[in-house]
Parts: sequence; C-alpha cells; structure tokens
Amino acid sequence: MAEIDLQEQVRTLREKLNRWSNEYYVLDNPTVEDHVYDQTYQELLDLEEKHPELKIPNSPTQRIGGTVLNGFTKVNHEIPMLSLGDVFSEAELMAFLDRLEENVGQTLDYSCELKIDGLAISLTYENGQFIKGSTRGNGIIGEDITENLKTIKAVPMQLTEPVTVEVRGECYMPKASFVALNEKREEQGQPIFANPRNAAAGSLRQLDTKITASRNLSTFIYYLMEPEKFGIKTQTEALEQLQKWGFKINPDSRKVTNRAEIETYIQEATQKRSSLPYDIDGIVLKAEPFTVQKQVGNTVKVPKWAIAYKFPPDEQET
Ligand SMILES: NC(=O)c1cnc(N)c2cc(Br)sc12
Repeated sequence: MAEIDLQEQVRTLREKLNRWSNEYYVLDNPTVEDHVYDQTYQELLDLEEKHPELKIPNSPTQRIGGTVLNGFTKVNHEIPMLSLGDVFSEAELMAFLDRLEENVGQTLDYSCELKIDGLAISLTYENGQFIKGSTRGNGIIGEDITENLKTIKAVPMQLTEPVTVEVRGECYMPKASFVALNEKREEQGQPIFANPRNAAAGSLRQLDTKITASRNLSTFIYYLMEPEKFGIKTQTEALEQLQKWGFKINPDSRKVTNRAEIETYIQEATQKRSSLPYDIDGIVLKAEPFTVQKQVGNTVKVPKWAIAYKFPPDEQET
C-alpha cells in the first residue's frame, strides 16, 4: 500500500481510538463495544510495528511508554498555581461574598464546583498535542510528570482543535480503585494508603510509568489559563470549552445567580458526597466574569475571586 494511503489509514485509526477513548473515559458514554476498540487498537499497533516511521509520540499506543525515570525534572509555573482560601461555615461564606461584591460594587453570578480531593496538575498542549504535564509543587516550581499523566485515559493526547493552551485541574483516584488497591497491597503485605488523595499522589509520583498506568487514575479539569486568548468571558463558558476540546470536567458544576441557589448547591453536594465515586472535601465558588477575576486579582497564595467552603470533618467511609 502506498505510503500516503498508509499515513491516511493510521491517522483514521488514531482519530477513531481518540474519539472512543473520549467517549468512554471523559464522557462516560461509550458508543462502541470494548472488543471493537481493542481490535482497532491492535490494528494500529500492528501498522506502527510494521512501519515504525509512522509512529508518533502522542499515538494512543504510546500512552504507556514503559519508561522508568531516574527522577522528575522541575517545571516553572509561569502563572503560579495558587491554592484557595477556606471558609468553614455558610455564614463565613456569605460574608466573603458580601466583601467581594462590596469591593466590585455589584452582585455577582458564581460558578459552583465540587472540591475534588486529589492532586493539582497542569497540562500543556501545543497545536492540540499534549506536550507537558506537571504537579503544583510549591505553586511556582512543580515536577514534570508528563510520562505518568500520558498513562491516564482521561488526559487527552490530542485535543479536538489544534489549540496551544495550558489547563489545570485535579488528578484523583476513584474510591473503588482505592479500595481495590489497598486490598491488593494488604494481600501482598505492603503498606496501605490512608486515603484516595495519598494514593493518587503516590501513584502519580511513581518513577515507573507502568505502575502509574495500573492505578486507574482520572482527572477533572477546571481552569483554562488565559481564557481571553479564546474570547471566553466566564468560568461556565470556560468549562464548556474545556469539555469541547476533550477534557473531562465535573458534571456537578453549576452557575448560580443568587444566594439561595448557593445554599441549595451546598445542601445537594453535602447529601451526595458519600455516594460520589470520588472524594470531595468541599465546594469551590468562583466569580463568573473573568473581568471581575482580573479586577480583584490574587494575593500571593490565593485568588480573591474564589473561595473554598470546606465540609465539616466527618468519619466519611472511603
Ligand atoms: N473546581 C475547582 O476549581 C477545584 C476543585 N477541586 C480542587 N481540589 C481545587 C483546588 C483548587 Br486551587 S481549585 C479546585
């Protein structure tokens, strides 16, 4: 078969596999049976083995590079990865919002989002291709964990558009994977992880990518850096765009326009917490308009346009 036809065939196979992977791991809505995916994957693998010149780093077949790293290189976050200010009661939350609205001289819409109990990550794409991923570290200097993040199926290797962008979010281990992992570790006489967050952190910072690949990690992406570059004006619009590009966003994010809706969101999140397939430790409220976020800015450590409302500690079984 001519080289051009081969390239076209390989490109088509990759597009199909990327689309099916997005449906399964990001949208939780697979449209093909597993065996169809596996068959297509094997077809691409055979073609790449037979024609190595057609292999590309971001092929679906290259997620598990089998690399054993000696260590993690450092990454400088040009835009610091901030944490969040915390409040521990609805009264404190409303007082924060009152001060914020007083400061900007208007009432605000907010994006309400679940606070995922995982590990903050940053993902960088060039022309739609995943090229680098890192941990938050101290907010300024993180660790390059690109090879490990490539093994996470919810991390798209290629976006649906050839954009150059940095996004940030949380890497987490589903509760069910955490229980199964600890059962296995107990059987093997290994120390167990205290909680899914520690398990995710330990799995992401593995030097052997095969171990990371075996830990069934996932992500929720919730920050689009420099949204103005894409003409995006609010946090809700940013989440919609992130999903269109192929990122997994949390389905329980909600735009609210008044305080009563915030209270409803908190009640609903509190009630559903124990039945969610992942750990959350609160909710995050963000001023919707990016103009307001820019206007109020950040302190050295935290944004002044967002706040984390932390659930009261409980003996949440995991
Ligand atoms: N939705 C969000 O913004 C969100 C969710 N979960 C988290 N652990 C964090 C942390 C920061 Br910082 S933001 C955020």
